[in-house]
Amino acid sequence: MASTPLARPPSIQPISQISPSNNWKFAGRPQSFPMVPSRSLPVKSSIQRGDDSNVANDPHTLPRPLTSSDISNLGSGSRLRVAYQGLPGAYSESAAAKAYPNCQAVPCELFETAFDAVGRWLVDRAVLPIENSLGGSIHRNYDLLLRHKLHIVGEVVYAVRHCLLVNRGVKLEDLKRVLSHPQALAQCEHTLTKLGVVKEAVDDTAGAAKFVASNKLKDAGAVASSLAADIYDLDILAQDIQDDSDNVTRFLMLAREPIIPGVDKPFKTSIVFSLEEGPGVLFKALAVFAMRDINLTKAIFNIFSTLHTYFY
Ligand SMILES: O=C(O)C(=O)C[C@]1(C(=O)O)C=C[C@@H](O)C=C1
Repeated sequence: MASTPLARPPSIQPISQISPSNNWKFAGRPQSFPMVPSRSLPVKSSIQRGDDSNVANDPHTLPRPLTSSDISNLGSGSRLRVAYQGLPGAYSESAAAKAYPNCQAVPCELFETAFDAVGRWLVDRAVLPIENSLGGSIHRNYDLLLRHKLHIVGEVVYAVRHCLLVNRGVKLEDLKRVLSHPQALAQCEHTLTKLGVVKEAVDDTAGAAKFVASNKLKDAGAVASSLAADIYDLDILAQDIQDDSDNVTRFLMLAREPIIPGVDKPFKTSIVFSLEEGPGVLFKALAVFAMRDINLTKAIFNIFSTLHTYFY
């Protein structure tokens, strides 16, 4: 499946972890601002526009009222900011572009940072991986869904086609190790085992490519996208090295506000609940859906002291 071309403004910096102090509550005038001596403050607030004496000297510098065309231009011109985990060239970036064509994709260091970035209004949406056809569920994101108050507003399935990237001149027989995201390494398990290389896990596939390139490694390669090869100026030694040609990752689209489902088309719903341990509790929970002819596409069970269950 071809990926949508990405619009990449050069100025976008990855969001690293958002510290608790970096919140958006304004707790008064920052001390670094020049303070106005109190005696120079006007007696009346200049916001009281009914009184001529309060109008600023130059009326042309006053803000002009918003017009309806300002608002319609805003709608078409402003780009949705979409957080993803990883560096430019990560599959998640391409998935964000597929989910929201023309969006401004914002790289985040961690999954958690992407959740936080939406929650704190730094971005509008997040697009995060939830499962892969070969590697299975991405449990960290299931946990984060429970901890954060974001809503699943859609999903996108992205065909992941891995390449083996190396610095110019490096050959297959030179490779001693291969770096990538653990999911990507798992998706290329057979190929990498056949090559007899050591597999090293890093935060994301594009990060692996960047590391190999910036350290000019001659004995190491990266499993990453062809887009990452372009961005970090690496050679593609092998293409489509995933163990299954139908390797797809499902990504969730997350937002602060839910989409209220209509009755015009089918909607997929996610439910998470926990059950007290006991004989037949899972059978009874599943019966609730079976009796109403509700189709379940996936169920995940975590059995700890209580039973934690995810359904789609
Ligand atoms: O490392 C990347 O490029 C990612 O986008 C992450 C990720 C994942 O977390 O599963 C996304 C898609 C692929 O399955 C491999 C890695």
